[in-house]
Amino acid sequence: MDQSTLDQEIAAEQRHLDRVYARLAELRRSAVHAEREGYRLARVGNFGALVERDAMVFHAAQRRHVLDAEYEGLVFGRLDLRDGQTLYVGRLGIRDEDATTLVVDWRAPAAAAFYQATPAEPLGVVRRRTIQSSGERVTRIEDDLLDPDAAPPDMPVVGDGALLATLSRTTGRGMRDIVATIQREQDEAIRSPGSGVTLVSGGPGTGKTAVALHRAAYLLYADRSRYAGGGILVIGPSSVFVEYIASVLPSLGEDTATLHSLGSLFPGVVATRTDPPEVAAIKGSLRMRRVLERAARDAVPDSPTELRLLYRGTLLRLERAELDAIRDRALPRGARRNEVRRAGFDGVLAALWSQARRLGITGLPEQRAFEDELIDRTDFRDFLKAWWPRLHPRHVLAWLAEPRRLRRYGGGLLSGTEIRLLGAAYQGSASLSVADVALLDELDALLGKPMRPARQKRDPFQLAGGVRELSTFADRQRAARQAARERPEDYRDYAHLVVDESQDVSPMQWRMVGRRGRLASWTVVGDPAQTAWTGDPQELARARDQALGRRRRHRFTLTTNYRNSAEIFAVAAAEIRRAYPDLALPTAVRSTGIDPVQLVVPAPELEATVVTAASALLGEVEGTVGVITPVPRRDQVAAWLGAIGGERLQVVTSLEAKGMEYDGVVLVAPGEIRAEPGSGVRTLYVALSRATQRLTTIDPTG
Ligand SMILES: Nc1ncnc2c1ncn2[C@@H]1O[C@H](COP(=O)(O)OP(=O)(O)OP(=O)(O)O)[C@@H](O)[C@H]1O
Repeated sequence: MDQSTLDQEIAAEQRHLDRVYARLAELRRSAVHAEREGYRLARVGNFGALVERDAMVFHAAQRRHVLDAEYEGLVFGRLDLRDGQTLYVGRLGIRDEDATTLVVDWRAPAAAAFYQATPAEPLGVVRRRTIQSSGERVTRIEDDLLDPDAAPPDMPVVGDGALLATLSRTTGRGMRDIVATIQREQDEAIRSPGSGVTLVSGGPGTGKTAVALHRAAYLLYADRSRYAGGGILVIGPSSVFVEYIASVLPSLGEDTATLHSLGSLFPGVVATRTDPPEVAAIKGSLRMRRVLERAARDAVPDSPTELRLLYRGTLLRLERAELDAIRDRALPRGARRNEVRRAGFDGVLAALWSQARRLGITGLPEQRAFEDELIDRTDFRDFLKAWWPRLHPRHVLAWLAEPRRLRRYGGGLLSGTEIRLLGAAYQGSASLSVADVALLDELDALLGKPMRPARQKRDPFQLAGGVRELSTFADRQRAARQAARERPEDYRDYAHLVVDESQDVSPMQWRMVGRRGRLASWTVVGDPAQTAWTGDPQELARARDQALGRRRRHRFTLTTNYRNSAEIFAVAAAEIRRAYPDLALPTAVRSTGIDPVQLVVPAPELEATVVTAASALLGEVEGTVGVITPVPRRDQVAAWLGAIGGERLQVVTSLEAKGMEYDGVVLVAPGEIRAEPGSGVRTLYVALSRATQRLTTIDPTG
């Protein structure tokens, strides 16, 4: 194609973009006006006006936020259809004043063909055009001619494919924006039905995380009231998500999607420390459920072992065995300790009453008065509080650090070695690990909530004077919004759960996640070949099935690796193939002609070689460099590198590298990662598949 045709084509797209941005500015002005108008209404002061104001200001502000957030790259696609129509696809749907569609939202059914049409199945699309822009200026266009027979003879076709052009660009700290280049197999998973369970599997770099997040955005678009009202919980490596959402999917705002890592699902706790795989396997095993059940029924450390009470000159006594029997009676199997405290207290009072009667205390009042008298006494109340305190899951988990208790709880469930390993893990560190968070959640379910005086529930639809009214759209929106804002910290009734890196969710973690998705539909994405789980794989499958329940499953497999150059993925593939010769692997689509560098150096030269390699990569790639190390080496390697590279360089362990992506990677001591018991090869496969452009591996010898 000659330059003048290209210029003409770009100029034509520019005219459309000008129209779109002019309309956007108008919409923004009217949103700002509506917001102001809303505040003016507030001054009228009556209740109806306030409700109206609230709804108006909220909508206008939300609209303005969306318009601002989606400004960059607003229009990214154009379809020329067989019937002569032209359709523009973008981040938002925009209509002109006369209701002509200027842009179709990428999530709308009409936009599906943009992602799904292929030359074999053009779906009515003659030419698909990807438009790149910077601010309001068109910078580049790329075409795919999908149905040459239907194309008018003068239809220009520009460029050689948008996908490869996008993939060759360097990455910043966040993930790449894929909305303009979502591929057909990805789009099918994104638009899978909202109900049931959508399972997406695929090897490294196939876009699983990108698909999971775009699916959340799609569901919100498809049925906003259902998903925004109930909320979407997204679980995965949180740092990746936060950066991704900030830069790529701003429409997944705070009110609609809640982001958590497995270490932050329990209220008030944010754990980031990972246990060694052999400890994580014990903490993640379903056998821990029984271990914790025993702990949750056990006596509190240092609690009184007997009760002595002087009552009208007579000593009343309850011995340890008697107190234990009262606790056992008040706490039948399945009862929650914090919720049946009252029954325990009643048991103590009843035992004291029958003792007082047996002893024939003179002047003994009626049973009720006797009990009231005791309850009024501070020493008696102090005893009850110490004997059966309200327990927080953290208290009970800490008991596992006591060797004698742990042996008692774990006896017959865990092996001697496992008890020693677990004990050492709890004695060795006071901070909670990621795996501990699921144990806290289990304990929370076992202990129950402390009884509190019943409080009246707030009804979001209750208007002034107790009238239950739900009439206007504004009311409904207001109620849903309020419900979202008022979601308690341990909210569990999500409408949808998205689980990324699901291969690393342990059985105990599936129980924790499942508690939050009882009413939900699910999207679960993962790659079994990347799992760090070294425990029983069948137990893992069982726990997952239990969490997902009997809902219908929709399965999708992604087959193209968009991250790694073909040369880099060849090294990763060879590694995993040694352990799993029959594994289906994705195809890497992009070749750079640059092979990874694989160095073997004498141990004393490791430091200098790592520093040199990292500095070299910083010069060779524009974006980020990740230095990936075996877990025990991280701090040492970080010290070697000091401030080299600043923000552009990150030192992470092989476990922390999950889900991450860098332009260049220096992998330190891959042999040590491979040798880790249980999951070594799989962890190494993860580490080898993080780089987009350059990979240097450095193995020390001796
Ligand atoms: N259709 C696409 N167009 C452009 N880039 C894409 C596309 N799909 C995925 N990518 C890019 O490929 C990279 C890998 O995507 P992502 O991290 O979602 O893969 P993943 O399957 O979750 O990988 P892993 O299992 O290795 O963590 C990202 O940079 C992503 O932006």
